[in-house]
Amino acid sequence: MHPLSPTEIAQLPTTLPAWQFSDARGGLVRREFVFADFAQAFGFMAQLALVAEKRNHHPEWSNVYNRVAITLTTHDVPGLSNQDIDLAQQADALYTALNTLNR
Ligand SMILES: C[C@H](O)[C@H](O)[C@H]1CNC2=NC(N)=NC(=O)C2=N1
Repeated sequence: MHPLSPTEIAQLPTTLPAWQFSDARGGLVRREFVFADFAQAFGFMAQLALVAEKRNHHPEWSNVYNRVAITLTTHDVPGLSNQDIDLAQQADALYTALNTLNR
């Protein structure tokens, strides 16, 4: 695990275009995922939970019906590390895969 360098922070909008960075240092990264219904949303959470546990890096998240809001940060840094980037990219990939399956 390594803290993001200033260059990596500057590149965040390119690295994670669908995510929002809530402070100037890029300390928290957030995205809301929208699904067809609750079953799709909860299926996504179940799969991402297994990825998170395997990585020992866990999302802060909330779910309301078909929406899942995820916030990522790294406690030890504090701020963002490559672990946050990796988990965010896995969430994006999982979301794309589920949407492709359900099309
Ligand atoms: C002790 C243990 O390594 C930690 O508390 C892990 C667990 N999951 C975690 N998840 C996230 N998102 N950030 C962390 O810093 C973190 N730390």
